[in-house]
Amino acid sequence: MIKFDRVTKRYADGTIAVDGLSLEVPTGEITVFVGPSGCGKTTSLRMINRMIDATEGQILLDGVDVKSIDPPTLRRGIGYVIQQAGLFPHRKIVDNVATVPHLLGWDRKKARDRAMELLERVGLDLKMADRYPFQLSGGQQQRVGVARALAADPPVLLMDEPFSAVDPIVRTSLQEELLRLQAELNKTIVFVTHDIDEAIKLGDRVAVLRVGGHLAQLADPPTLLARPADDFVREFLGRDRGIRRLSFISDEGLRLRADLTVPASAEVSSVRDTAEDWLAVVDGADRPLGWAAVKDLPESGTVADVPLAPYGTFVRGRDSLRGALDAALLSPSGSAIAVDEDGRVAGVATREALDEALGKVAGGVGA
Ligand SMILES: Nc1ncnc2c1ncn2[C@@H]1O[C@H](COP(=O)(O)OP(=O)(O)OP(=O)(O)O)[C@@H](O)[C@H]1O
Repeated sequence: MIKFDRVTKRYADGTIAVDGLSLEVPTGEITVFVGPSGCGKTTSLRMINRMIDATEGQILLDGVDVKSIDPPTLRRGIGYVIQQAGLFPHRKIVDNVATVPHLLGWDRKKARDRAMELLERVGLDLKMADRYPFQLSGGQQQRVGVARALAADPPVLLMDEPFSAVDPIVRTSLQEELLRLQAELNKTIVFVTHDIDEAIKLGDRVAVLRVGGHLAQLADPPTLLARPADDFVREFLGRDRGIRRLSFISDEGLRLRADLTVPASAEVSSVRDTAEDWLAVVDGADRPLGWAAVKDLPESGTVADVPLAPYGTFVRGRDSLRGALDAALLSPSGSAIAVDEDGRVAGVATREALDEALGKVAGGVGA
């Protein structure tokens, strides 16, 4: 565990970058420091590995004051990833990653094998291993940066805006890769970003800092979204806070109806008299085909002859309420089709059911 105990950093010119910061970073979790430019995120991060020394207070790593550990020893147990990856330009990719194991005295082959293993782990094509950094895209370089930070298998990883310089699509895939890696590795990660969406996606806990280096709130993402501590945090979270909260709420409380589906092979005459406006049409394997408007049903024939309206689906038990709502908005029926992991229809969440579930969410705010 990393513990900040009333940590202050005053730079030589008198700037107070961090002011009496106290917080704990639990082992094996991702803690994100987020906040506007100049709020002291980077300074806080760098005080952990002593690239910057605190003016007052203590940072304890598993109970030991980092100031009592000499920086090279300290940094051996702490991986560090920065924006633009910071790779050595004149070394091949594999050698960039093997540098730390090499410094730790591993022989050349063992260090190289470790580097190749890590490149694979971070999702990089091994053909890249013998290239130089300039021959890689920004996103690929960031992957190498992560592999390099993991090379000595440090228990702690510090990441300073590591994905800020890449486009949104690459950024999303790097974020997902990090979450996948973390599920395997369980590192203690401190991640700095100014992007609240990134913070909410990656953080087990999110520390929101305000300018002057004050901690405004430390909470898990659902709590942060439901109960911001003050106006500053509320504003920082942005206008669509309510919608984003739905991503953290499981769809399990959503009532499904089993009686709103009809096989495409059914005779129209068997469904004409239903009181419903819409029916979800499924194929022989129970997979959704679309929505049939009951009022537009022909006089005779099978449902297969009916023109179908578009539909949206969500995976029951895996998607959030936001996924269900999104699926409903993709269809003129206003209802969402729930499917199981194999894509078979599990039921229909009607507008009424969604309304009921959303009502419970709204009722939970401030509770
Ligand atoms: N070496 C320095 N000397 C004086 N002031 C500094 C120094 N380094 C940083 N600062 C100031 O300390 C404050 C916090 O800076 P820091 O880089 O930690 O913020 P940040 O939250 O990481 O910002 P950004 O998101 O813009 O990178 C800022 O006001 C900055 O200008």
